[in-house]
Amino acid sequence: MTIDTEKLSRSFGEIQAVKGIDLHVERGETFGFLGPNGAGKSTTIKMLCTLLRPSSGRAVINGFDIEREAANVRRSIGIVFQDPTLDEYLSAEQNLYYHCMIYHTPRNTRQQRINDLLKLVGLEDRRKDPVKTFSGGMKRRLEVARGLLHEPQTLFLDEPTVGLDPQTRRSVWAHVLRLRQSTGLTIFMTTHYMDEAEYCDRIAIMDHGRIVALDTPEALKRMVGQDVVRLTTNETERAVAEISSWLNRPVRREEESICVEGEDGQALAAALIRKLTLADIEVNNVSVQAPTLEDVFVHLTGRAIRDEVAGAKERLGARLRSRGRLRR
Ligand SMILES: Nc1ncnc2c1ncn2[C@@H]1O[C@H](COP(=O)(O)OP(=O)(O)OP(=O)(O)O)[C@@H](O)[C@H]1O
Repeated sequence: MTIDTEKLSRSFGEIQAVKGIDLHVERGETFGFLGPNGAGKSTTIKMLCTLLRPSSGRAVINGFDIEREAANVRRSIGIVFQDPTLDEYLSAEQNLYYHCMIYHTPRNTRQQRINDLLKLVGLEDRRKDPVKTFSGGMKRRLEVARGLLHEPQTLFLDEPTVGLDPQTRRSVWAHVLRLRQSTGLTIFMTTHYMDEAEYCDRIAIMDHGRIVALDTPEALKRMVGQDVVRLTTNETERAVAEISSWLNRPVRREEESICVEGEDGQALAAALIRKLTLADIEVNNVSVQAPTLEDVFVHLTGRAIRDEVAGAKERLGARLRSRGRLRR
């Protein structure tokens, strides 16, 4: 087990941010942590990374207790958080070198490790360039490389791609997935993007400090509903009658489309086409729509994740602005 928590809790005065959560993440898993703003995700991840003490409960990361063995926990994990923390005036390579010194990476393996990681995140050609000349996605990839320099067993990513455009997000993810494949790393991440959550082996959805659902993306989607097959034919009335009598239940119509719900949309669509063709009814158009993780999120939290994305971007913008002010 890589992450094991028991009734992990944290309060800030009157506010109970995390209310006794139990999490068990296996080695090599990519585990997603979703939830509306203020659900308690950052508080949880900070406790797991030993940046914040729990009020009660316990957590063991890579075999080390977060309170009693915090230094060992830190050595065994890599962290990529929302706030960019690279030195803009140093080159990519210098940033990594600096991190090696902090973590006392053995001198004789430093250069090799830096080379390997720059290659892994596709930045070997830009190694000598100052980070301030990098795009947002390149910076985030460099942060991922830096988080892996000391060969952690678990990588924590807190909204690793917030504020990046969709193409850059895909590129960051392509590198993270390659890395997972080549190293067997455990990845624990928070995200507001549902397409990213789809990459996860399992997902926990948190709301008001509690875990309200935990399962594979597929199982979560099945929980909220069935697939919907929509089709149009050259003879709608007769098709409706045929399908209703075959299924022995009325079918729904949406304008010219006939809608049929079922567990396995692909198989249902194939069966419907067969049935209608046998009855000499021509099928013009078929689509299968599976429930999305967005549906799951709304079902469980009563809020759309799209609002959360906007909120997350705003927060990042505000943080960057306040960092700028501090520098000046
Ligand atoms: N340092 C703090 N002091 C007081 N309250 C805090 C502190 N940090 C978090 N909280 C409160 O704890 C609750 C959970 O916050 P947290 O940042 O963990 O949520 P989150 O799920 O990460 O939200 P977001 O998606 O907005 O980042 C919120 O009500 C927040 O206001």
